[in-house]
Amino acid sequence: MNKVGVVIAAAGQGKRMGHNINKQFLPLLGKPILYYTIKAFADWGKAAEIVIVLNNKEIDYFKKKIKALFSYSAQKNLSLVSGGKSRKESVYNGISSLNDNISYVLIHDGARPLIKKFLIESTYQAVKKHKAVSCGVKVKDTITLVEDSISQQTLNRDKLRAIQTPQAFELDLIKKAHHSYDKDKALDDASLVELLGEKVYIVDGDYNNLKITTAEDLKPAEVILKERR
Ligand SMILES: Nc1ccn([C@@H]2O[C@H](COP(=O)(O)OP(=O)(O)OP(=O)(O)O)[C@@H](O)[C@H]2O)c(=O)n1
Ligand SMILES: C[C@](O)(CO)[C@H](O)COP(=O)(O)O
Repeated sequence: MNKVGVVIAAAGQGKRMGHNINKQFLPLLGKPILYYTIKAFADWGKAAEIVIVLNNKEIDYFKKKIKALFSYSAQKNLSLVSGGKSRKESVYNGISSLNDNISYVLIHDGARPLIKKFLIESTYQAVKKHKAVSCGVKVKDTITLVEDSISQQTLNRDKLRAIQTPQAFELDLIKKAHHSYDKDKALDDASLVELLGEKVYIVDGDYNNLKITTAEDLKPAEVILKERR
């Protein structure tokens, strides 16, 4: 059986949120952001292992405030790993910790709590066919390259996608991609696979799969969650 693991990158500092608590512990309708993210993958039910990558200093806080919200059987499936300075390092620590019997890994941002089961499932189904998968939505705005406040080129919107997570890979392939490129490069996992010269298949993402980055993202996220109740 091809087993699937999940790595949730949650070891960032949430600097752009500008809050004294790390953004992933901020509440949405009374529960921490990261709780919703983990719950989506736990409820999906197909992951043999869910690895949560955390800042070392936040592991105890996580155990008290988030892990404790899950049932005993769900907790057994979760493992915790320390993160690194960059997202890439954190993901690397996560994928390296997965059991040898895992064939595929889904990598997701802890800061995307609105992920729905259909997108987890479509990413998973696609990776079994395509080996490397990312998801993205068509951009709605016109995108222009700017230098020194001067527009240089307006890009063809039809070919652009705003990339989200989950991104899914054969475990061996994503490990190879991480080993091949400099640890500090600020690239997502799919871009590392592209750099190897491998194709990354893009599935349709979800406009509601917001990444909670700045304070303005909290209200729309609560509105979306409320609608789902
Ligand atoms: N060293 C890092 C940096 C980021 N992340 C994770 O990668 C995801 C996407 O990153 P982003 O939204 O940029 O989060 P932060 O890095 O926390 O935000 P900021 O850049 O504002 O500090 C987040 O879930 C974040 O926790 C991580 O695991 N390890
Ligand atoms: C991977 C990602 O979610 C794709 O949109 C995003 O790149 C992660 O956030 P960061 O700000 O680039 O770390």
